[in-house]
Amino acid sequence: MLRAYTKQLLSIADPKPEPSSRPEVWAGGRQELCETLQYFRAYHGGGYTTGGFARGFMFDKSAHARDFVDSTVVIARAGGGLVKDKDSGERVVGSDRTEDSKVASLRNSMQYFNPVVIITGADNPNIPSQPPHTYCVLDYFKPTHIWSEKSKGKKILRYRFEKLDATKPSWWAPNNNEAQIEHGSLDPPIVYKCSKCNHESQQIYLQGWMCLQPSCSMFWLLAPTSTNLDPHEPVEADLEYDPCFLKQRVRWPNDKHIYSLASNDVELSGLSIVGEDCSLAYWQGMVCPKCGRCNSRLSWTGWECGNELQECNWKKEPPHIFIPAQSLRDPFFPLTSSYTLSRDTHLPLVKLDVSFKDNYRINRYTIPGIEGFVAHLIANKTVLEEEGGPDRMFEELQREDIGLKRRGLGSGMLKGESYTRHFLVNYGMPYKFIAATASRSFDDAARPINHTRTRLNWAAKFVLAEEVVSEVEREVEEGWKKNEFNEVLALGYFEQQRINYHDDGEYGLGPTIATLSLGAPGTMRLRMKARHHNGVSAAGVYDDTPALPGCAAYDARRSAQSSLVALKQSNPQAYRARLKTLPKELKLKSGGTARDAITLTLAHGDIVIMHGAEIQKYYEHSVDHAGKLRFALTCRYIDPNSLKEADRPNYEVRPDEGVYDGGCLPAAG
Ligand SMILES: O=C(O)CCC(=O)C(=O)O
Repeated sequence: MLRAYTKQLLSIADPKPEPSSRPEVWAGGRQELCETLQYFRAYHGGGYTTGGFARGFMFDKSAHARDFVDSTVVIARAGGGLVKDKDSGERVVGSDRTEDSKVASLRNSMQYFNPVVIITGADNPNIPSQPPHTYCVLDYFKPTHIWSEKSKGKKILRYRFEKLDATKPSWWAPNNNEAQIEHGSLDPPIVYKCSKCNHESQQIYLQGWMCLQPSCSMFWLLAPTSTNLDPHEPVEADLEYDPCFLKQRVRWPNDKHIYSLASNDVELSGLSIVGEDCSLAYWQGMVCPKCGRCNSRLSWTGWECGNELQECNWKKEPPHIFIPAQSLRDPFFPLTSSYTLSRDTHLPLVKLDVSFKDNYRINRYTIPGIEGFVAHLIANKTVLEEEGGPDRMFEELQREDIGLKRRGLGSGMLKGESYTRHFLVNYGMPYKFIAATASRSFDDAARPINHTRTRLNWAAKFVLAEEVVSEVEREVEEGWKKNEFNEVLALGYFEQQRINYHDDGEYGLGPTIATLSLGAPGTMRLRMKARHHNGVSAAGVYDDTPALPGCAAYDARRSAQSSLVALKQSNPQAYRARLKTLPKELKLKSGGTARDAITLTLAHGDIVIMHGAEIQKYYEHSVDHAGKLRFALTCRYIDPNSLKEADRPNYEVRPDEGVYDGGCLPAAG
């Protein structure tokens, strides 16, 4: 009878039946899941541990043949260690699995009676009903057993989990559920002590008891039988769980305690704590109280349920606690009307020129081998406090909704939609991935947007003219008019939001890009792109662009360059073959990244100007910040002729009519 029962449990109907009810919490994609649930923040892999404790497990497509799920018990193989089998292409266990920190974390959770949450993916072959969403949360489970076994000759680790409150109905039980053996109703499992190693363990399979100590000589061996007179390994395909092992009840003191599955229900303290609503917890996702969907915070103004099927119309918009510009002042870096001290650093290879003009300290960096420059204009107190200037702009941006949203990146490596980490909105000429329909006209933009454009047009001319002698300053002025900034991309960052390394070198962009920083100080890092630094692409092909000072194997790559150029002309086929052999010859490694060449501290009111296409081609930059709220307003010139018809805006992008002259402020000193 028991044998028939385990057979029934292990045979999963195809197609699977409907579940008996709906999951309390679910997600349509991995990012939304991980941003919302504190107990599962692993973007890759199936286990989430933090602080030495296992918190959550996700079981999806890749399952072991003996994995098992019913309404109260889950048995799974410990993750990791899989490799692609050369013949079958299947993912198989590569080498013996031993206990590691992840297993130790699960042992900790067992010892401290910390339940873990189990989540199923829609493709989990063992779940007995068809999950209705990409990811569905099962419930809190007690990890009860950790043991070793063998699978196709390799040692693996396996876990048994039991539902914390087995009396609560399980939504994933199939709606056609036949009578099940009640949890905890069978005899206790059989326990034996190994005659070799003295370790006691339960019998897991009906085929017989086996020692499960991987170091014991009797490990994974069945006792002799009348047909097989020696201890012998079981036939894996025949193994069936012993229901007394499966359906046993392991008691915990907190068995019936209620832990919430819908985490992160943040509420403001009501104490007007500056920055509270911009803190990390406030841009994590939220579970819709109506349908259980995990929703990332996609809008600057708050959360909204994205469940289109159910039209929940659920929204939560916390009030913003205003951050006065005065609170941005750093008492350890006092600002005055004198020129501000610098906190930038750079590698010795980079050339620095410092000048002081119109209340700005100007740190201008040039990189050998790269045409162009990066200029950091560091503002003083006079600039920050000027009428309508950075202080006022920062405050206005908090009072007006300028339409900041996190942008969808399409599905890449992760299941479901992925989103930028920061909020953004585009004004003027549509930029890059921002569709014309999502871009906004300058005509009805908030004052800080139009003022940024005017201010940065002034700053760019000011810095470009600084390079040339005064007679030709007028030429800069006239030349600039033709290609003045026609776009403002506003980025908004809450606590711990950032923009990763990227370049701004898309087709159709002018060579000058300027950014005004407002709010918490940011850190901008510039480094050579890995491909140019390493001299080899991730796929192992030689990078045939000229080697730049500071790159790996600079001299060797320079020597190789002239013969490579000649070969490209004379024999393109041999040239392509050479691109594959050169990396090995020059001992180039494709892994690793270049060191940051320039690191800028972008304080409130500072401006960065990057000039020259080569900076974008060979270098990349990232920006993060350590505060609660920061804005970056970046201006570019986008050639309207570079846009496809469908990408052109349905409004006119008028010339910048603003007048701003930073030279009119009282002189520094
Ligand atoms: O946050 C910043 O200061 C930089 C923004 C940036 O890199 C960009 O808009 O491309």
